[in-house]
Amino acid sequence: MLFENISLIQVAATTISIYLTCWIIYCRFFHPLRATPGPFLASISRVWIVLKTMRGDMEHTQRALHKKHGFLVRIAPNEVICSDPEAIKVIYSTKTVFQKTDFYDAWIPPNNGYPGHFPTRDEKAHSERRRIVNNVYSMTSVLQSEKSIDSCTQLFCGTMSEFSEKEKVVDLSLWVNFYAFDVVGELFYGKMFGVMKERKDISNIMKVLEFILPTFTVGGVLPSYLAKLYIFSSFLFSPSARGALGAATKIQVATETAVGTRMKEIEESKDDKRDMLRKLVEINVDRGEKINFTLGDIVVESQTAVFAGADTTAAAINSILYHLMRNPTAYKKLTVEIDAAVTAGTLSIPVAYSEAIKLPYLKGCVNEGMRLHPSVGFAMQRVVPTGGAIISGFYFPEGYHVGINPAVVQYDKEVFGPDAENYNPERWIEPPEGCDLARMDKTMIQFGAGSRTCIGKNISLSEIYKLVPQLVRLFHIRLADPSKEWKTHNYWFNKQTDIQIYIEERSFR
Ligand code: HEM
Repeated sequence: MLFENISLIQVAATTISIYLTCWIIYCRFFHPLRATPGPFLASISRVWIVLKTMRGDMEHTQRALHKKHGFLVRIAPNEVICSDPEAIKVIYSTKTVFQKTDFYDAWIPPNNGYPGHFPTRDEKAHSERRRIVNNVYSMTSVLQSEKSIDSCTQLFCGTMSEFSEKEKVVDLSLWVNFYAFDVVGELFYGKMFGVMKERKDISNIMKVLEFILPTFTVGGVLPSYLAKLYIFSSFLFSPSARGALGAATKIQVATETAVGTRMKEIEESKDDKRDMLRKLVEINVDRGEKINFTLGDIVVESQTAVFAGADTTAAAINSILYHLMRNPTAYKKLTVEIDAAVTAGTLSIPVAYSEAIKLPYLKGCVNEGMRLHPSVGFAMQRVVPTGGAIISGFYFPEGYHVGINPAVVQYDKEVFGPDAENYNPERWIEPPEGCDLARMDKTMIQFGAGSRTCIGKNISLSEIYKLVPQLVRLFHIRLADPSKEWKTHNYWFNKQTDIQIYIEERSFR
């Protein structure tokens, strides 16, 4: 009789309550990560990480958490972030490899072949594939395309020259983004996309990323059973998704066309451009069948460059220039160094990469820009391998997730000095007391670490070391309103907007 009065809803509610209570008790008192401190909500549910990710300022959240709790912080029931510089060599070891987590599944494109180096979790497939193309991305190979990058730098500086005459406020963040996109076009598509020339985001290439980054980043931190649903419904219901989808289709067509055209030109011996596309096509022509490197794989390679290589490089250049504008003494010192090199005949215009990297103060400014604002502002999560691992003095059983955020570890005071939170290019010339350069270098993980280090690092470095000194040599830039800070949007890539500047041509020329 008693049970007749209990409705199905009451039974369900009671069962759920008992389940949740047991789950909370388990997470807090019996879970292998129970001793790791962190926000209460994070220890019992992924709601915390999803909400924080949506805000787009994860680097601030994680820095504050580490300040409060120390090297290890629990950010989800099965997930920990670490800020211990010594843990870099453990988590991103090339010997005992910690695989990427399911966060990366959200980034898998809807094709049936190899999804690209970035989201692939299978280490064996990844290392086989990377071995095929690694040489194409070596510095020697990238520098064979130096003239192609120069053509973009010249166009960029030419446009800045025009702006300086008009005394117009310039959106530096937008223009640096244009530059980085056009370089990818030059190297992987055989010609610039034309965003600098047209002075707008033609074909909405940049819009695609504006939509994709938050969608995939939030999708990536959702429980895996919800991720696909979330991404699918975002594409279905968001008005900006339709524009992005259209643009993504155009990029797909543009990539296939570029690859096809280049194949034809090579066959007809009409092509002598030694860019990245050419080298990828050559691999296909020479041994594609033997190693199963198809035209589809070249398309994936070029598309990855669009998605992974433009915003990241732009974020690095923006940070380097923004910090210079905010620190006039450093800006002046860099100008003096660059002017002296030009006078001595050791720096040409267009700037050669091999000349630029010999300038110590420039190197300090580049490193500081990327240290304080790494382009990837999220922890790069990995799965603890079979047998578990000791990380920062604590044992982690296999299967749990752990990772380091470059935007946290690169602020470590023990490694970079007590003023690690401040901009100080000198630290790269004369390290603060108790710090050493080799350790500082090892802790700079803005390009990742271990077997999954950024494949495009040399492309970006050559863009940075060519554009920054050329701009400083030819122009003086200053913030239009120094009281206004840039805006940042951290959805995996930590992009900046609203860097409004005045630009003046320097008079010595
Ligand atoms: C300043 C510019 C750049 C920065 C700061 C940067 C940063 C990174 C970081 C931190 C990773 C590691 C991600 C992880 O472990 O989860 C990575 C991986 C990757 N990056 Fe970059 N990147 C830059 C430019 C580029 C460029 C220009 C390209 C392509 C042309 C590129 C393509 C890739 C790819 C394919 C991966 C995955 C590598 C793998 O797993 O084998 N990146 N990048």
